[in-house]
Amino acid sequence: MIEVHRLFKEFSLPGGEPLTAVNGISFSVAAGEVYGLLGPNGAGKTTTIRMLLGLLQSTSGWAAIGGYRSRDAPDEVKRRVGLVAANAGVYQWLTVREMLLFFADVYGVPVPEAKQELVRLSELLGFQGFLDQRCSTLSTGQKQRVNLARALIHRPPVLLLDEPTLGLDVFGSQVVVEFIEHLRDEGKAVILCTHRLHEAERVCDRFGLMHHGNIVSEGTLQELRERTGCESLVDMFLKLSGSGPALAASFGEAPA
Ligand SMILES: Nc1ncnc2c1ncn2[C@@H]1O[C@H](COP(=O)(O)OP(=O)(O)OP(=O)(O)O)[C@@H](O)[C@H]1O
Repeated sequence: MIEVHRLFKEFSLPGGEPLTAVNGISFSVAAGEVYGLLGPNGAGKTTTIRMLLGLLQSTSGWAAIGGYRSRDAPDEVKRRVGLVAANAGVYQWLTVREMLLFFADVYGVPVPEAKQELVRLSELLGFQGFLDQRCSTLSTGQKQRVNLARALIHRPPVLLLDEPTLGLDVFGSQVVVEFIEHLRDEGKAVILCTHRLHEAERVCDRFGLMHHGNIVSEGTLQELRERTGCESLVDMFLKLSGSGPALAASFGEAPA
């Protein structure tokens, strides 16, 4: 469902110096699979997501969703993808219902279907109680549930989740993690980028560990454990990168 082939991105810094953000990575994600694209700050995760979405052109290589290349068919790709980012804003002056129906309309979902999907998602994510509340009055956790619904209102087969639990408390994070499990059961292909490694360990089927633009290791948790001799993702990343405690800090977790 998601394919990334030798994807490479070089930026030009203000002095003209080149910076390799993504260094020819390849991976794929099947329907019904949650793939953890993990790495410290600056590893190249968001740049990869942006190229997948067709928002950023790769220097070389390609990314494709459902057989459509992001560079050549960006509209087909956007139709098939839902994006949840930590900093995605809600429309403050609209109610939750108005905003979700607006996005359904943007994606060309017929009104009866959109209304049905709205009810389904509000039940699944538990926001029936504030459907007619203005978005400006929602808490961070409530907003993120609405953001998830916004990303799903057009029933995309692919979900790209970039730090979906950032700023959420334990309960809010739990709702999101359980929802990701539900997305897998629905057969969606999901990429999850997060610094909350314990959540990634729980929900991801496979992992790509990124560092300095490279995928330095890929596999299931069990495969990574056997390969590295490490029990946790934090320890694995420390070992694989050969870095010290600073790297653990950049994951937001203390080394064991
Ligand atoms: N538009 C840009 N121009 C120049 N450099 C950029 C640009 N976008 C990203 N970079 C650089 O590319 C590298 C990868 O950044 P990216 O945002 O993809 O990392 P990330 O893994 O998502 O990090 P984080 O976990 O902090 O979100 C970084 O060194 C960043 O400074």
